[in-house]
Amino acid sequence: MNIQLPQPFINRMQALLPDTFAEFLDSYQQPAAHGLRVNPLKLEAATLQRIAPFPLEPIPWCPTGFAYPDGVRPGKHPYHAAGLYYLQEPSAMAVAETLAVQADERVLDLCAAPGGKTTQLAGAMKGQGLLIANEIHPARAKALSENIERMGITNAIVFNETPEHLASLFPQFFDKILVDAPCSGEGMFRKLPEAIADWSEGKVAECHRMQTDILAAAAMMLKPGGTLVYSTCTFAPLENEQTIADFLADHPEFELVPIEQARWFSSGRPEWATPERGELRLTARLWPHQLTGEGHFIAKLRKAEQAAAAAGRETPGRQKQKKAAKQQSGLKEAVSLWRKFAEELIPSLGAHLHDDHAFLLFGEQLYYSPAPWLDLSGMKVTRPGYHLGTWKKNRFEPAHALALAVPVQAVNRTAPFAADDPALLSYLKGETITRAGEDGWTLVTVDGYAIGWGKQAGGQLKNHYPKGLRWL
Ligand SMILES: C[S@@+](CC[C@H](N)C(=O)[O-])C[C@H]1O[C@@H](n2cnc3c(N)ncnc32)[C@H](O)[C@@H]1O
Repeated sequence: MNIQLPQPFINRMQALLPDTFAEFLDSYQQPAAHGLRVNPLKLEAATLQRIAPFPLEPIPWCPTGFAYPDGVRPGKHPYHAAGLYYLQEPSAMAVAETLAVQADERVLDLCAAPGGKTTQLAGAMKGQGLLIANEIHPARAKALSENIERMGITNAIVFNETPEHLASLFPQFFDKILVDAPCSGEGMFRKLPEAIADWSEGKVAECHRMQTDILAAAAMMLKPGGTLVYSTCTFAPLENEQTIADFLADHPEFELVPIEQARWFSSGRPEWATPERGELRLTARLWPHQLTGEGHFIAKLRKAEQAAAAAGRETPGRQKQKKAAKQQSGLKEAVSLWRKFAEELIPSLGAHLHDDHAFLLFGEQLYYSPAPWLDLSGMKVTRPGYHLGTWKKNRFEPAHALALAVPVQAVNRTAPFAADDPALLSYLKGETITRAGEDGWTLVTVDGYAIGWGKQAGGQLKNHYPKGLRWL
């Protein structure tokens, strides 16, 4: 590989790593590490290992993570379109593992797009609790939302907000928060050489300032006793140990705590930032010359149980005030069409989504909220919950998100294909399939896993695979 690293970066790394600089530099001659993470909402890791037509090597620090060899393209397999896995380089998998979320918690992923860590957190939460995924850039928030959809996640709300605005609305609200911060990206130079052109020492300093502000917002939103994980994919001490040292100085109610997976990683380096803060050794550094993965930094922090309320009074969150007197126009009709649709095709899901207050209509789109009590007014919402479908005046069209999240065995009409069936490829290309079957909405599956909708009529399966996802 011919990667032209910036000279000031080389000089700094040589000074930081006097004993291992040669190995570090040599890692840029190796291909970047490739990985995928199995989606536990859909299948077990051992099952994917058995059915995947490519070799998978377990990643020791992530039970759902696997490395795959250079030259293999799992992103081009129908299993990817079915959300059976998410492509993610192995070091990045350590971050959400460190947060160790539980099923019934309130979790915030503050810098979430495109969703690598959000989808991992969602897998651990098993569809329960509340997962809020936020992304400041609108186009990236849309990509995040699409990945949440592909992975069949039903308990997430996606916001397109600034951390500061979120902090003003959610004081002491979350049990766990992830700040996978914007950074100078030095750890990704091997995987994304185009990031090199964007790099400068000035950018490192600018990212440090941004990280400090984002962490301050996160601190306000965490409950006393809650856990905050901070991560970057850069080597610069200013963005890693120093950002954490500054945060601890400004937030004495926080302390660093050990990272359970630390035995696989190197420890942080207080001497590169604030030597008196020996506890910075509890942070983790992932080096490309020491493991199968790119460069990363992780810090795990706990907020004291008796932490004073940073923003005044403790609130249970943006509780809806009195129910608006005027019903959202059309909502009643949309819900009744959904119920009719579900009763015929997916009766158990129809019965399961029984909370009348959880249905939300955004334009023509019907959603089921994982937090019906949450007031979303005045917020930039990209995705308010589980997308059920489109209300079309007198009929209901199921959403792609519904296809990817519904348990296949709960659906009364399916069109099953094997991964290597040419008809499946035609479906993914958006073509109509000739096949016999009962008329009506039909769930298309690949080897038993849902991949999208079709509508059967007169010996034909009309294609409803989303236009933007079709294979060319
Ligand atoms: C390292 S990336 C997140 C990657 C993501 N967690 C994942 O695993 O797929 C950092 C994200 O922070 C966002 N960001 C940039 N500036 C920000 C700011 N001032 N506040 C919050 N997020 C910001 C970027 O748009 C980017 O999507």
